[in-house]
Amino acid sequence: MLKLKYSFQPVTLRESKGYNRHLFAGDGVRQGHLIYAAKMTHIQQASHEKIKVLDGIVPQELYQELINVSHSIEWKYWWTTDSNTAMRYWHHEVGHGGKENAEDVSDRVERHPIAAFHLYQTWLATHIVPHGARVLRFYLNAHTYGTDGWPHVDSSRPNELTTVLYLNEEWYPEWGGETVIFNKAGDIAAASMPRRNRLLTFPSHWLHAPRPLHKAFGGLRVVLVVKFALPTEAWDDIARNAGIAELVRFLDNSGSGAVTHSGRSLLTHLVGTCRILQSRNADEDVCRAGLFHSIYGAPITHCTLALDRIAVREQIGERAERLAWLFCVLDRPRCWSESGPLLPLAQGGSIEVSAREIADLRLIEQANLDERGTHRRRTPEIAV
Ligand SMILES: O=C(O)CCC(=O)C(=O)O
Ligand SMILES: [Fe+2]
Repeated sequence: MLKLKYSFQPVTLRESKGYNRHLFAGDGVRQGHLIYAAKMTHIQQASHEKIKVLDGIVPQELYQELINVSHSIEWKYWWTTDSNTAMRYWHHEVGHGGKENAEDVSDRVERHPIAAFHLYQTWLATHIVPHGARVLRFYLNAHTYGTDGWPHVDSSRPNELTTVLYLNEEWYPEWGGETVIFNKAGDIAAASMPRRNRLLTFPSHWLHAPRPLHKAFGGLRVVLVVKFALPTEAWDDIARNAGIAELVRFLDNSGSGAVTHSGRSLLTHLVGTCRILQSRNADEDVCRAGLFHSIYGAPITHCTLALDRIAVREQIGERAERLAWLFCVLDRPRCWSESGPLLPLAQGGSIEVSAREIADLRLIEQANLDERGTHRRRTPEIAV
């Protein structure tokens, strides 16, 4: 069995930049790289909402740590696809869940000496998959030119979700290597380039394949693959999340993807807070208020986006908007020691708040702190 201690040798920066400046001259997407990286994009002409491409979604420092890890782990050249065993490529096993595994392997990932794997698993569990999803497999695959994948399904069972995080510093169309997902007619339902910090998710029983790499690509195309069994009502949850997809787009367009919060984008924090509230069965208005909880800008010091209240009210309704606004204008945490109905404002003075609103605001604060606390506590070695 061949083993490779891989040391990452991407195309040199100078070569790659020059080459691509030529190719991408005038390409707004690459020039606006930072903005682009923070966007959540549905796949080009995705034929099905169950296929998702999420760009720039993994917290930057965690993502960077995963890239670093992928440069130092040991790769074994033995992995193959059941659908064509002649196709072999590089593999690094983490969860030790076999191809037919149906048991939860999350505790193995938790015990793994590389903390970033555990952190990523936790992040997926709190941001991407519904509460109660089980981790069936957790591994990294890598392809060099000539080591091809083959169309396959990851599971014959429905209600499972494959997540593919691309761990490549950069990617260019001429390198090939996209992941394609086929529809029942054998046409391409969706294709995703292995871009930096892109997460692709799709139902595991859909036929898919990593496409071959062009010989011009001299590096290693790395993916971190985590497969989940979803709880029975998972697709309903995902549809429910599609309910926040519009709102997420609104927030993204308002710049929350580009604003930093606890070392990540504010949007990541807002979505994380909303998902925690959803997992705690908070009512829809409270979840929506959680999604918008830090949006009103200066002069309110701890809030970061300047948004028009009327525009927000149109998006999330009056009750949710008032909660989101109160969350921004109240003097937190001092207000939590008051029993109401008058709560202190950050700017001085006070405001009358109902008992129900105080209870809702406390839920939002708890989710807000848990989301940030979770992030900090579980990333001790990653600077925030
Ligand atoms: O590398 C990819 O694009 C897809 C990976 C995959 O399909 C798998 O690991 O099962
Ligand atoms: Fe697969």
